[in-house]
Amino acid sequence: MMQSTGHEHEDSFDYLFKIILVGDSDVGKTCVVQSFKTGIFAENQQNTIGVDFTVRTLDIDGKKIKMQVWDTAGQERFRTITQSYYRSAHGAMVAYDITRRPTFESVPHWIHEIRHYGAASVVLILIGNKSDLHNERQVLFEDACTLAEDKGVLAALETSAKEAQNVDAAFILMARELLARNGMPITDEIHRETPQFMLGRNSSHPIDGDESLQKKCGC
Ligand SMILES: Nc1nc2c(ncn2[C@@H]2O[C@H](COP(=O)(O)OP(=O)(O)OP(=O)(O)O)[C@@H](O)[C@H]2O)c(=O)[nH]1
Repeated sequence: MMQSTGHEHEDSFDYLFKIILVGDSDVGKTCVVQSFKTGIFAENQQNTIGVDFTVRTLDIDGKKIKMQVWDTAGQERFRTITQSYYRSAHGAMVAYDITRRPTFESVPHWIHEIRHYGAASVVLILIGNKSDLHNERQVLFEDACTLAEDKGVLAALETSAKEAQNVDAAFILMARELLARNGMPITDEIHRETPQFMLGRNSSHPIDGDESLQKKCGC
């Protein structure tokens, strides 16, 4: 976590968090990042070459949180380049495609990579993308929740970059967690905002009385 020097003007911020997106090719990482940045679904994305970089500043509890998002290539041939970005990430989003089971089966590998090459304190969130394609679903949300619990991941969410569903929520959740770990108080706003997510044991957020969320993740 970096804090601003106070010399910035339009680009001023209170906290800067670096977030990395990883996951198999074509799960929709670039679309998720674009949706976060612009709110628009840019359907025809080329496969990412190496790493792309996007910034959006969030206002959370009156603090300006600059989210520096690193979108990595899922293709194996870029692995050496992408791994070199893990070290400086405060948070990592591990993405899979809910319509392709093998991309979910790769998740433990991605978590291992992040933990191996990244900082010990890195915060992990699991993202099942393409939730708009529910008729083609091959991965139950409950399975994602179980995996998240087993691996000590902060949260599991299902997102749709196409319908801008849960995308901002995922980044806001990450920002709040990183703030909380850096001494900021948090509220339970996120619990009301996102229908399809669960919080794991490692969260700094209390898992409070929202039973519908707890039923959805089976935890
Ligand atoms: N239906 C649907 N399609 C999506 C969604 N997100 C991405 N896609 C499609 O999935 C394909 C892959 O998206 P990308 O964002 O390029 O995937 P990526 O994970 O960045 O791929 P790499 O750069 O190779 O790692 C594209 O055809 C997108 O249009 C989504 O939420 N819903």
